[in-house]
Amino acid sequence: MLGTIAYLGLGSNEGDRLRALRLALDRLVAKGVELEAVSTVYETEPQGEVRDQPDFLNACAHVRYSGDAESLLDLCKQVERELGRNPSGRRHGPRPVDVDLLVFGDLVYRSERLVLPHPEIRSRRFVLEPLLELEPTLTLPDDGTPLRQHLSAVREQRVVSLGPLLQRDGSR
Ligand SMILES: Nc1ncnc2c1ncn2[C@@H]1O[C@H](COP(=O)(O)OP(=O)(O)OP(=O)(O)O)[C@@H](O)[C@H]1O
Ligand SMILES: Nc1nc2c(c(=O)[nH]1)N=C(CO)CN2
Repeated sequence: MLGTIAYLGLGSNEGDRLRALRLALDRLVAKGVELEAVSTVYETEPQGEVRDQPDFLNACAHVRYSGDAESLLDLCKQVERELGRNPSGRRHGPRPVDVDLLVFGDLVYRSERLVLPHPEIRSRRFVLEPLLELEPTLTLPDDGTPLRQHLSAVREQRVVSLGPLLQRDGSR
C-alpha cells in the first residue's frame, strides 16, 4: 500500500465541538488524506497554559498520506482555518478546532514549524488515551519506549470517553 501511516490529534472547545471534529475529518479526506481508523471521542479538562476555559472534545485519527510531513501539516492548518480558527488566537486558548500532526511514520524531524513526533504526546492524557486506543502497542520513533508507559504519570488529568466519533461505516 502506498503512503505513510500517520496519527493526527483533534481537539475542539468552542461552538458545536462534535460537529467540528467530524467536519475536520471530512475536510482532511477531501484533501487526499485516507482515514484508516478514528478513536472514540473524549471530553477532557483543559491542559497547558490556559486552564480557565471550556472542556475540550478530543479524538485521534489513524491516517495514510501520500505526500510528505510538511504538506500534511499544511493540510491540517488549512482545515483549522476553514473551520474558523483564528491563526493569531492565544497559545493553548479556546479554539473551534485544532489538528496536530502527532506521528508521521518513523520520522524524527524538526523544522521551524514542525516537530515530530509531537513533543507533547507523552504529557497529555487527552492524546495518549485515544492514540493507545487506536494502537495499544505504539512506540514513538524518537525514544522507542512503549507509549502506554507514560499513562501512569498523567492519570490525574480528567478525560471521559463519550463513545464513537464516527459510525463503523464512517458515516455519522
Ligand atoms: N507536530 C506538530 N503538529 C502541529 N503543529 C506543530 C507541530 N510541530 C510544530 N508545530 C507548530 O506549532 C505551532 C502552534 O500550534 P498550535 O497553534 O496548534 O498551538 P497550540 O495548539 O496552542 O499549542 P500546542 O502546539 O502545544 O498544541 C504551529 O503553527 C506549528 O507550526
Ligand atoms: N484538554 C485539552 N487541553 C488542551 C488542548 C486540547 O486539545 N485538549 N489543546 C491545547 C492546545 O493545543 C491546550 N490544552
